Amino acid sequence: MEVTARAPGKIILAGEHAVVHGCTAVASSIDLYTSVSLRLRPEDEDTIKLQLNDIGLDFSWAIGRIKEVLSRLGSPFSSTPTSCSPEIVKSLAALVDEQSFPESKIGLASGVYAFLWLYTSILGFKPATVVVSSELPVGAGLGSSAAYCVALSAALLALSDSAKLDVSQKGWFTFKSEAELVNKWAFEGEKIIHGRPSGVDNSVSTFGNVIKFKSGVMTRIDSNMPLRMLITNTKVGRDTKALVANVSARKSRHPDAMCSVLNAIEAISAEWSTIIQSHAVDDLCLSANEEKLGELMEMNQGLLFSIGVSHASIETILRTTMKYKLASKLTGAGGGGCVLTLLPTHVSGAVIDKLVEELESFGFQCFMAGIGGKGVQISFDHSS
Ligand SMILES: Nc1ncnc2c1ncn2[C@@H]1O[C@H](COP(=O)(O)OP(=O)(O)OP(=O)(O)O)[C@@H](O)[C@H]1O
Ligand SMILES: C[C@@](O)(CCO)CC(=O)[O-]
Ligand SMILES: [Mg+2]
Repeated sequence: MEVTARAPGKIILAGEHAVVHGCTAVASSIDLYTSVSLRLRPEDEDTIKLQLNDIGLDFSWAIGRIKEVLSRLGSPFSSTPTSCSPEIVKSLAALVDEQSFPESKIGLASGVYAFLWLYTSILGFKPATVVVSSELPVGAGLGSSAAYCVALSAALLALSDSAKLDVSQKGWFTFKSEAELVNKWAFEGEKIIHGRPSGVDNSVSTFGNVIKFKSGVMTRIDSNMPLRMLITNTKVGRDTKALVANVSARKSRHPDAMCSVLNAIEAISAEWSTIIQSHAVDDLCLSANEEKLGELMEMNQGLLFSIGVSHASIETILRTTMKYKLASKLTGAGGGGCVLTLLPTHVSGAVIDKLVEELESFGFQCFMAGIGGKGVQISFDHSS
């Protein structure tokens, strides 16, 4: 039996980082996906294989070896989402080290620990082959880690006894009551990769749409505005875990100043959510709303700069889009990664082409994505 799950990436429209500290973020799914195919193999085969196509790494663990390492710590197999303790992360790291993980890619290892934790917790020690491939840039602020954890949890749960799915269904379908379980397991995976995730990324990847997220609670937003965003990838690598930890450290050094900044971001997210839910009665009203969103993005970016998560490459994009009177902000954890530029309805294709050409002349990569589509979906392959 083979199943494929695909989970979308996301953009954060307002409130990244602040959401880790209990403030509101507004986020939307985008139509770029991470896919995970899972094929259970006959019981007489004794390995779990993982193929990570985007980063060009393959792993194969003897089940006996995984059992030997993990059973010393008690079986991880669990029907309810459980956190991976630091002690277990160490054991998982040993299993990954044995596969001679290349030093140059060591920053990617936590994704493999998350795989081992989710796999053994949800499916135990069944032999299988898992293949991961993504349309998202990995580690660039578009929620690649969450899409990876959501797609992985969905595929594993689809073939477990916890989710009672009708495997005869054809084509792509969305989870119903099981989506919450997928989301919770994905959050446990995100914790291994991120350290202290707010949960916004896995929630928007699981449920799709445009959402508001605060203190672990997600609210769907019915956006009544056509939102067009240019996404520019600086191609500067960064690590969400380190950026989130740096912001927390700055908060403990300057609690009062940081509290004021976070409150300002909270107000920006609240206004974002009100504006996109409002109905513009005519074109004049729509362009006034677009102008307000642009200003909110500029303010949000300024505040993100003040908490230390901008980057020279991001500032270059801001300067360039400003020449076209277009507002931009980083999205996701910052420090490099991707920048959003709001493209109001009056901006012509010719202007966008010129902007893209100028941005790409710096070596950046520009693209557009559909905003606010479906969350995670699965499909069973009946031929295998
Ligand atoms: N397709 C993939 N294949 C393998 N590992 C992946 C894949 N996508 C994500 N990962 C894991 O997620 C990590 C990147 O997560 P990180 O949170 O730093 O960036 P992001 O999720 O793209 O950005 P943000 O959290 O700001 O939205 C990688 O180091 C890797 O461990
Ligand atoms: C930086 C952050 O706010 C968003 C990353 O996409 C981290 C999080 O919310 O977990
Ligand atoms: Mg991430």
